[in-house]
Amino acid sequence: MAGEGRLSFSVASVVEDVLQQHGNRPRDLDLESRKAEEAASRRYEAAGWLRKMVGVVAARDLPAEPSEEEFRLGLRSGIILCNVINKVQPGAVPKVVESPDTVLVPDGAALSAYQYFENVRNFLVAVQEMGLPTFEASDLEQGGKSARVVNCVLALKSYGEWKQTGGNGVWKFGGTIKSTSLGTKSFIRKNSEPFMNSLSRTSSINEKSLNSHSDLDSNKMSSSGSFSMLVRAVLLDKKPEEIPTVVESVLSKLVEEFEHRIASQYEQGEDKNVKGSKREECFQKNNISDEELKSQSLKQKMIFDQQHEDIQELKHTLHTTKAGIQFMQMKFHEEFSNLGIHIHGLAHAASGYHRVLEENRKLYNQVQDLKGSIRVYCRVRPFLSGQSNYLSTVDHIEEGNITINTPSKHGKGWKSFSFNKVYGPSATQAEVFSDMQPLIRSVLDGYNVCIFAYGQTGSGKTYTMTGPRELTEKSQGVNYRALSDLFLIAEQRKDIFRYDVAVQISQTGLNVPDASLIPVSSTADVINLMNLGQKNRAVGATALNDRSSRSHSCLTVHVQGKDLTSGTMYRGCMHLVDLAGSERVNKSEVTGDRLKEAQHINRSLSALGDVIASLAQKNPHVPYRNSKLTQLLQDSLGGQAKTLMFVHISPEPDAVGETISTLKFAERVATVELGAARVNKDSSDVKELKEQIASLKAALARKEGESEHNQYSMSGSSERYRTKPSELSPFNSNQGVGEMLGDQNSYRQPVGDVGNIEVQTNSALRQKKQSFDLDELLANSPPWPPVISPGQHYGDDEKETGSGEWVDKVMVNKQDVVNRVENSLGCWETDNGHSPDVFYQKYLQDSSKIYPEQSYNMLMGNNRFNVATSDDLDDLDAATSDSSEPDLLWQFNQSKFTSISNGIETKTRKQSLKSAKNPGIRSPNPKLGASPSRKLTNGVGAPLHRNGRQPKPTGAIGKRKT
Ligand SMILES: Nc1ncnc2c1ncn2[C@@H]1O[C@H](COP(=O)(O)OP(=O)(O)OP(=O)(O)O)[C@@H](O)[C@H]1O
Repeated sequence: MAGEGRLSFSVASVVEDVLQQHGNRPRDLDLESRKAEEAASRRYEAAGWLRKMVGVVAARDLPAEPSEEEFRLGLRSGIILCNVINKVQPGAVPKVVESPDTVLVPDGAALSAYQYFENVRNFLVAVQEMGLPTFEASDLEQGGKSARVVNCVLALKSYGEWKQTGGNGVWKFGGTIKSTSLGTKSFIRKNSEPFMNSLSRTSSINEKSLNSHSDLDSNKMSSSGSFSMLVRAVLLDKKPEEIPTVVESVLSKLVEEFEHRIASQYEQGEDKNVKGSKREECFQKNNISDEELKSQSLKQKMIFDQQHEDIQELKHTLHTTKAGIQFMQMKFHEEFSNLGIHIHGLAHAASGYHRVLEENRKLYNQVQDLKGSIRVYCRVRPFLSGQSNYLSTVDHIEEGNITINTPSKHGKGWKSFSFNKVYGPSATQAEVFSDMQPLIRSVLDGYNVCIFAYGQTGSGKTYTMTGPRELTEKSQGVNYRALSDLFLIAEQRKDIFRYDVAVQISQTGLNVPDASLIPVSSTADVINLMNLGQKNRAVGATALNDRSSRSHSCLTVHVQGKDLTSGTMYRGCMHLVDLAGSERVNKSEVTGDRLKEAQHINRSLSALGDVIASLAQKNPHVPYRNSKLTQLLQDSLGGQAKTLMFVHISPEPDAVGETISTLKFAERVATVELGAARVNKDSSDVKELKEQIASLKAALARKEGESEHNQYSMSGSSERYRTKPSELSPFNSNQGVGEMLGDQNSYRQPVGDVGNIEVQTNSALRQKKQSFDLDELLANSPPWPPVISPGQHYGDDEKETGSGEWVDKVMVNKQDVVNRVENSLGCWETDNGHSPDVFYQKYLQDSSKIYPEQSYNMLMGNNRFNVATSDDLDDLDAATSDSSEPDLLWQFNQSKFTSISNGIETKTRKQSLKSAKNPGIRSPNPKLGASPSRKLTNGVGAPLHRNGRQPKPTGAIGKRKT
């Protein structure tokens, strides 16, 4: 149809063109006039319609029957055209430039070229968009083709009428006019005029017929009518013989042109019609037969049904899956919240578990405290500089467990040990101290505390107890920190308690009352003393430690606190002991004197081991007396003290043997149960009672005074029982220094040290030891356990008298006895209102006056107990030799025996006795005498200084310059 449409358009125009090309323009005047008539009538039609559309007023410039010129001028402004097209297609030209001057200037000359151009251009664009035939703006100018303008107007008219009739179907102007199918270019072709003419003619004849098949015939007819007219016009002036040639020529040209045009138009339209053709083909195919169509549609239906079914199935599956997912989601949420609840429960349980663990630990510690177990903390020294490539023997540390790699015959092995705490090599001094800090409080609360460091040489004992050689605040050891803490707490409690603190640095508290008790009021005081003591501590280089401490060192801190409201007295003492190295002799490769020292060290440590073993096995007899060390620690190991041992190990592989034996020993120590620690406190009632006892004792002693020489052998201190407590007090202002010092009981050590005195008891007393009370004390006055004068060795007495046997403190609760007796003597009490400080100050001043160059020695040597002489040391040596410790380590500072003479009777007696027995012994102070000793009685005298040297004053136990 489209092809036919194109064909029908083309015939007239082709004929016309051909004729024009042929050069045979019709010269028939009738034809011309007919054409002119026809053009005029079309122009009138167009003008009439335009006037009708815009009204005569608006179209005043356009006469009803205008000439070509009038028609052109009338429309030149474009205003009529624009207004008309807007009526046909509202909004086709959005803006029409109206000129107010238009009225005044009828020819429109006043209108600017711009206005013409704007309106005409807008009109042409709109026309083009509507798919109507158009013209060129120049056609409205002089010489322009007004026929094309007429064509355009008439096409617009036709379109308008079609719209008015309802716009049914597709409006077609002379065939397929759709811009989409033929493109708009064909309408703006320059040479489209003749073509359009024929079109418009055709359309005007019968527009509607173009839409149908039958219209094609009428179209053909009208085309052929026009065609025959043309042919006639051409042939009119030809001679009859020329006609066939002309016709043939016209026809052949026509055919040629026709074919050419068809071909070009077909090419243009082919692309756009491919799809349509295909559709047609498809349609044709589909229309092959109804049956096929039916079967195809059946098949399609089936496929469709199948697909529908599938879709339904998929929908169902989707639905079930959705439901499943929702269910799963719900379940997941449920599970999740359940999990949350479980986790919450677990977290709660975990925190509870931790709480319980914490409580357990506390309870365990309480049980340990109640049992009086010795706490054992293990510390591993880090590698020293230059040991970076060593492999540590410590496999791992976990809580209180330490596992050591042990090379064995069968390869590598492991050994684990458990302690209260294990510190790795990176543990700081502060960390270590923090775990023992509660003990400091205990001392102020009246408990006895013992902290001692054990381990092979170089394992870090001194480091823990004191610190490194270059001491900083951070590297300060336990000693300094403990004292600082002590003073701090004392200061904090100053409104409730008054505390007096004194320290002893040398080994004290043994049967030789080396009570170098120095009152201190600040950490600085203590540090000064410790520095002095440290200087005097025997040190030397061993293969294992180039600054090895060749002796045990002990710092004892005595604290007496008075509750300011109740008057209750609390006495606590704390031993801070840095033991000498525990290594085997061959390890340290020492020789000569050093070898002896090492042997002594080992002996005292093995004695310590024996004591520990006995305590661990709860043996009735504990061999405290086997060494000075165990005597020193007797209170702490056997009494109701709180004891802590720092066991040290070195990480070097070649020390593994020592490490294992050290740890084994420490584990044994940890099993020792000392019994619950007890507070040493006296209420004021007890104090009164004690005073009464003391005065009774004194009265009793006075009665027995007549035979005091005889009594002396039994009780060197019976004299003191004759003294009123008030007289005995070192803080009695009425007493001079000499007097005060003369009363040795005044300077007895506080409760912490009394335990070091071994008590010879009679069997009756031993049997009653557990229920020993004041009444019994009084009732048994004569057979009272002799209170041994300082310097007197009970062992010697025992040997001398043979009247009893030595029992260790753990066997006899002699602490009660001695405490009561000694406390009754007011050694620490300051009831008379004098603080010990007053005394000490005075004492220190006096003593420094007497021996200015040896003031420290005097302090350290406890001039207050000026009863010991060098002979005492011999005694001690002998005594300890008996108990398997040749006491090279436990020599005492002779200076302490050369200090103040106080003229006390007992001492004089002792001196005289000693002198009588051993006149060759030199005594710096002739007034001083040695305590009765076994040597005196058995005549076995050991030289005081086996190496022939006078011992140097020192603050260390068994100290000796090497
Ligand atoms: N925890 C530690 N951190 C750093 N250095 C340490 C530590 N422990 C010990 N040392 C260092 O190791 C060396 C030996 O330590 P220390 O003198 O304390 O051992 P010791 O066990 O007291 O030896 P001895 O028994 O021979 O006196 C010292 O140089 C010391 O500074």
